[in-house]
Amino acid sequence: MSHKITLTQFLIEQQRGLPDASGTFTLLLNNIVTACKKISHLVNRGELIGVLGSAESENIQGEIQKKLDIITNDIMVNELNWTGHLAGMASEEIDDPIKIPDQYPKGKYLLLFDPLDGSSNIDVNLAVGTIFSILRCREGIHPDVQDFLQKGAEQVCAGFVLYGPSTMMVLTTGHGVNAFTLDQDIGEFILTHCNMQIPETTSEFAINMSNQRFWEAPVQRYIEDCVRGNDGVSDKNYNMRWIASLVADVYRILTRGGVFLYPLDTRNPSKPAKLRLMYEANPMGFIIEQAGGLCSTGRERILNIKPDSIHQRVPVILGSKQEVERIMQYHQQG
Ligand SMILES: O=P(O)(O)OC[C@H]1O[C@](O)(COP(=O)(O)O)[C@@H](O)[C@@H]1O
Ligand SMILES: [Mg+2]
Ligand SMILES: [Mg+2]
Repeated sequence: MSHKITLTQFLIEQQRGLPDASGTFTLLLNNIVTACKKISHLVNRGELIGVLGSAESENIQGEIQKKLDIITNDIMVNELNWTGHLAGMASEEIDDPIKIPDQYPKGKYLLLFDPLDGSSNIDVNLAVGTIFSILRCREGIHPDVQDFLQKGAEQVCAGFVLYGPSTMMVLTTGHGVNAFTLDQDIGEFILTHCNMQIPETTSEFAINMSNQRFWEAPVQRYIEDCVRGNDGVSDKNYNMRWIASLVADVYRILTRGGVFLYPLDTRNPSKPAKLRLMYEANPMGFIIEQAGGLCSTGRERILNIKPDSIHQRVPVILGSKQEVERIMQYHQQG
């Protein structure tokens, strides 16, 4: 009989391998897990408790917020600001870094998060998620924006929770990627997917085709290859998927391979890219690379980008190695 390993047991085992570990990191992750369990419960109950629909307010992204964008943001903040493990937080839904109230102790980590990813899907009962990234910070200080602007390669940990048919947490601390399924009966995340690996090749691409006329030539060329399949330069036919929830598209790629593109486009020159570096592209980049895939802007490795602002946007091309490499070649060829 194979034993069910809980996420907590898994983290403590990992911690045992680090002689200098103080346990703070494991406790911090457990607080994040508690917050996501609360979010899972809310998302699952939806209209039963009146949390669907628009909040009629606008965030710094210029997007009209959903009620659940705000509710999930507050759950993350209230579950984590008192714990003593964090020096500061930053959220997609809040303009500036979130200060830890003076009455609470300050810790040595920074948490950046997208409390509700795929929010355009929440009212139509499709998969959504929470994405988070953990960085180190000077201890016992009120960090300023500069303290957050670290390259993705500096991340200590990255993860996301997918609120789909089952609730799953995908996690990396730089030692591979593991996924845990929430056992609703006992309220525990159970290790169900060990050391996830992305196949190097794929015949499945994901992109929002409605933006095609606004893409750059290298992306036009690659998608043309996919659409034409073996009538074109490819030796195979491709299938297409687009869930419009980054968490769900990435989980599919972790499970069966694929390539995801949210490239630069000319729709709105002031916003040439859609996805945010600090709490979408960097955590997903860390996870994808740890699972043997690649994550690029088309021109450079996402984890090498020196951020210049908390809500900075970047083009994102990630997934199966050989496909991302071909797209990068097309960018080099111009
Ligand atoms: O609506 P579009 O243009 O297809 O964009 C979908 C993308 O936007 C996002 O929903 C943006 O994330 P948020 O929902 O957190 O703002 C991604 O999850 C998804 O990949
Ligand atoms: Mg998002
Ligand atoms: Mg969001």
